[in-house]
Amino acid sequence: MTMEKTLWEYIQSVKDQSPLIHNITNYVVMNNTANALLAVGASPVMAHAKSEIKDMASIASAVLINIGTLDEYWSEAMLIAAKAAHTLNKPWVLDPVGAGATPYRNEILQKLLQYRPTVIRGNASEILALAKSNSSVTKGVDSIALSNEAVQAALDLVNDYGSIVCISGATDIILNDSGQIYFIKNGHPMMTKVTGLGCTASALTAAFIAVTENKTEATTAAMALLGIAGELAEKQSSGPGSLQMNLLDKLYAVTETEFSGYLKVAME
Ligand SMILES: Nc1ncnc2c1ncn2[C@@H]1O[C@H](COP(=O)(O)OP(=O)(O)O)[C@@H](O)[C@H]1O
Ligand SMILES: Cc1ncsc1CCOP(=O)(O)O
Ligand SMILES: [Mg+2]
Repeated sequence: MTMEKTLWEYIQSVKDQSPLIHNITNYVVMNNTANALLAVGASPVMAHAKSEIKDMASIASAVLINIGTLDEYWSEAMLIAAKAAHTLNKPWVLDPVGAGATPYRNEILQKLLQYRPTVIRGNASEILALAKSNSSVTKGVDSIALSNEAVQAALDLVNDYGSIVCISGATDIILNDSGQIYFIKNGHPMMTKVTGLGCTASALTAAFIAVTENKTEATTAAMALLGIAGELAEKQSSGPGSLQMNLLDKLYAVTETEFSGYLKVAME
């Protein structure tokens, strides 16, 4: 089967199976994230009360942990969720938002990594900071590095935690412990002017790894879908506000012809 066909089948699998995705994510993006998951056919639930975390994780098909607006209570909830996912052998995604910005973020991230995320998805600055655990290469939540500059850091994370690592940016780079590397050149620069599209990428990744055995291809499908939807949406948009709205519509309605025609993926 061609790569286009394989990735398109994953998109159909999410629609067919509508996996329940348990999100512990940040205040900024909760609404966008839930809407994006619904648009691709998944079923989102946002829950962070410590008393229900284990139960929610156990009924979900995948868990997303995004540290964007973490605090003392939420970080405990995240650690419970990561431990539950790890123990239950549930696929889970870590979005290390703002890694490297503060020592507190680094400390919580190092604890979360012990539960070996199935996928780590961050921008280049975040991946660099996560691997080095220092604060020299980041500016809040936005990247100041290119994704190819974080490849060695991503490989270190792959080796240390057995995770698949996705470095997002103008080129998304996905690496795994079999030595495979995927490069996706979809997306549009205007996407950096809408908050939470990296968070959306991570949530979609959780939905895709929930329904497939091949988690690397699933991550590639999720990232390609977001990039292509962004590219198509931008054509109809006059700025970030309409892009945000049109992107949701494209996530919902992208056709196989559009997907195959726009897909720019290469493998090493
Ligand atoms: N310069 C760019 N050109 C094209 N697409 C981009 C660019 N930057 C980001 N994107 C798109 O936005 C998605 C989110 O990535 P990114 O902005 O790196 O995440 P974050 O919001 O976490 O920093 C990428 O997967 C890609 O599709
Ligand atoms: C602005 C901001 N501040 C804390 S979380 C957050 C959202 C970050 O979203 P993304 O990483 O997808 O750009
Ligand atoms: Mg981000």
